[in-house]
Amino acid sequence: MLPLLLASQIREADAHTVAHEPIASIDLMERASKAFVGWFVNHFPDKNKNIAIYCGTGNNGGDGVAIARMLYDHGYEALSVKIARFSSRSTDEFDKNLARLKRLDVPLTEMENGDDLPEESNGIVIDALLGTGLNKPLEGEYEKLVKYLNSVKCTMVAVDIPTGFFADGEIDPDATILKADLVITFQQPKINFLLPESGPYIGCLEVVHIGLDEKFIRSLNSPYQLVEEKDIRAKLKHRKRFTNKGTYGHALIIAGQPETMGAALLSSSACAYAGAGLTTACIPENGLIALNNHQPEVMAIVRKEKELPDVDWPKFSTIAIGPGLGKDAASLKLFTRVLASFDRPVVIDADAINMLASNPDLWKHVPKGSILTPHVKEFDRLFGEHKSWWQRLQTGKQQAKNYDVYIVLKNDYTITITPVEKFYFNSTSNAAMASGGMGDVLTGIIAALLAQKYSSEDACIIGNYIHGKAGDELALPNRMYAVLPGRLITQLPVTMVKLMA
Ligand SMILES: NC(=O)C1=CN([C@@H]2O[C@H](COP(=O)(O)OP(=O)(O)OC[C@H]3O[C@@H](n4cnc5c(N)ncnc54)[C@H](O)[C@@H]3O)[C@@H](O)[C@H]2O)[C@@H](O)CC1
Ligand SMILES: Nc1ncnc2c1ncn2[C@@H]1O[C@H](COP(=O)(O)OP(=O)(O)O)[C@@H](O)[C@H]1O
Ligand SMILES: [K+]
Repeated sequence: MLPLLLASQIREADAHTVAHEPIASIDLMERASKAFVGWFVNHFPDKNKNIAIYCGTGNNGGDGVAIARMLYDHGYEALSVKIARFSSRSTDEFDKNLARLKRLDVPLTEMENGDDLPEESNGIVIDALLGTGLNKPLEGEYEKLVKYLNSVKCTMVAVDIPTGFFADGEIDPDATILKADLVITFQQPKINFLLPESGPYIGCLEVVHIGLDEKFIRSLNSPYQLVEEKDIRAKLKHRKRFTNKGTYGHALIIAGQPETMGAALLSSSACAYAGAGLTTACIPENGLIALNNHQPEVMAIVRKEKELPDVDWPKFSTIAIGPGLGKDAASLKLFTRVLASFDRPVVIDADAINMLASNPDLWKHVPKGSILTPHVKEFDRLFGEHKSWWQRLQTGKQQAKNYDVYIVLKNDYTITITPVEKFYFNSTSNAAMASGGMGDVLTGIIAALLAQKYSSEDACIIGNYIHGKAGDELALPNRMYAVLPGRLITQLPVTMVKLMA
């Protein structure tokens, strides 16, 4: 797992590295700037292009000034440096780097309060105005400058973080923030980069390593963790000799209505393909032919209108309920019966989440360790409207603890929130997967993993990873515009076995 740090912890990690590596702060800045430049020169090789480097007077600005010197040394011909002297304060590292730059023949402008802004019309702008030291939303001269830069037609490349963007905490939707085409960030993605609010401000993200002390970073025990492939490799269990279908559990998927049978087919197929020993789908009577045709491996329990099916609940290893189920009285009765009859963790998705939202009394029957898989609208229906994703994380943390459940808040970087206040950000999946039914597939996968005796936490972490990885394997090399859930399902066993190789 890659621990994701708050801005305050990044400062601690910087300071710890400086004190214990040991390395002088100015040399750490040199290392960071060099890492930025290493990436930059490979991707922007045209040395005649205009490059304007906008620098604040803190350490982000210090990076900018060092970057200007290094680009000069690489032979970039059309550089200019613009210093925003909007405050009388500057850091030592900035001052030292400015003195070094002044020895070179790079045009330099200092902007003070009230000055006219320099004209930019083409080329690249490097944003080194403010970084993780941001402590309030932009206002005054900084706001004016960033608004101006957002209006010019240049390629914007931000150093570490787009100016005005908070690394963590709430993002005000009306705040002025630099819109970067590319952010080259140091050491690790900032937490807010993984939340949808970053969408308008970060076109593309690159992480470059600057050698901060990893042992120290791990010792901070951050609750925010980015799941990496090696974690999944360590968690996935091989199928052993002399095992049989009984070894891999029996999952029951309660889903579908006549108009939404597809959801039941997708979630139960995904469950079978993700390795459940047996999968049974509890479906409406008139979906039986479709199920038998679509996936003969899946068994059926038929729901007759308004009648509760007669089910031997405890024989199942796990139950997933919700995809396409509807919220009518019969569905509510069935959901209530499941919660009353089953005490192992269940997967609660889609309409089952909506029923829980409108019948909060049911919460007390939700088995401990159960998994809820809301997308953002379902999350807000369940826990109230939220103004920001940061707020949703805080609510998710409280509620997961309160009800002793896992909350899988779905998005680009789906977040598994645990009852012990951990946040696991998934690192796979892509926008080609934004297609109806994709969440039904995830529900089936998680149910399959629970049936195979993975813990609830691992079922969430592995389930999200392999779901997104299968989507990446299909979409990325083939440049697919859209990946349909049905196709993703058949990729799952391939994805899983590759992760065990
Ligand atoms: N040794 C280190 O600490 C390293 C720092 N690095 C760079 O340093 C950056 C952080 O530097 P700093 O902590 O100096 O901070 P910044 O350079 O981000 O900001 C400078 C100062 O601006 C002021 N400020 C904050 N918000 C403002 C606002 N809205 N309007 C006007 N002024 C505002 C604050 O006093 C802040 O300290 C990182 O993003 C990274 O680019 C890298 O060089 C790696 C090493
Ligand atoms: N733009 C995207 N980038 C990455 N993953 C996505 C994107 N859009 C959707 N997904 C994934 O697809 C799934 C969609 O779930 P959901 O909205 O519940 O779909 P549905 O209700 O249609 O089944 C989630 O797992 C989500 O992570
Ligand atoms: K910046």
